[in-house]
Amino acid sequence: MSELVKISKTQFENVFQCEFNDGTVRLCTKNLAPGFSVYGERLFKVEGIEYREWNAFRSKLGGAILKGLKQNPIVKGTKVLYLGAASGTTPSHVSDIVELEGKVYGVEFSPRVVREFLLVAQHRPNLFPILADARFPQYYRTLVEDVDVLYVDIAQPDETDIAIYNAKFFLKNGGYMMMAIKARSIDVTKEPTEIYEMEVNKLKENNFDVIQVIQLDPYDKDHAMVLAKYKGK
Ligand SMILES: C[S@@+](CC[C@H](N)C(=O)[O-])C[C@H]1O[C@@H](n2cnc3c(N)ncnc32)[C@H](O)[C@@H]1O
Repeated sequence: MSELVKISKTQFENVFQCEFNDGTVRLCTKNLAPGFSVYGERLFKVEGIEYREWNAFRSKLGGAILKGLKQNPIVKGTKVLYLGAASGTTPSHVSDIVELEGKVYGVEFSPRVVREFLLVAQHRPNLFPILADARFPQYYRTLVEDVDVLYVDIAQPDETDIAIYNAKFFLKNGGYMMMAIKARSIDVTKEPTEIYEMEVNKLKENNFDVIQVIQLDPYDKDHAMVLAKYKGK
């Protein structure tokens, strides 16, 4: 069993690096819900503070950070609308990062998966699960305030259109979008890089400045994370 030997800050607020005695290095976040592991990740205490290992093979945001994300718009106090929350793996780390000063509204349309997400949110007062289809933001309009960051990971062929539509409802002018693109969900016949370019162009045509496109291999094959800034409605 490996033991934690060192914990250090990264360039990003509330994102840490932990080193184990077997030489492995992982990302981690401070656990907002001490004692609770969300997806079987390791928990460890250092000077009275509990940290959670952040597995980049299970979380595209973790993968993007390890693959050279230049800027993380998710910090303490950030309000995030998260489309495709699933059972809460990445949302739980986002909840750790924004702390109690921030909020994470997690939209997920699969009732089975939402049941698991509800268990995660039970111990996290800043995490708000919403059972809804992200194609219809008008149904959750009254539940969600304007947000600083729109995080999108729904693996749908029309994901970019859905993201842009949600931005019009909820994303503040000057806010950021992080969108994970799964090339094979969009077109299996095209090269992933061609698909990333197509989706990035749609964002540019809809008032986004694209800051960075990060290919997530080996953490997620044929996926990319796009970081973009919204110039307004
Ligand atoms: C790749 S998984 C998300 C994983 C999650 N973001 C994480 O890192 O922990 C994609 C999720 O999006 C959900 N989804 C797909 N289309 C959706 C839609 N139109 N509205 C809401 N959720 C959707 C799926 O049910 C699935 O749980």
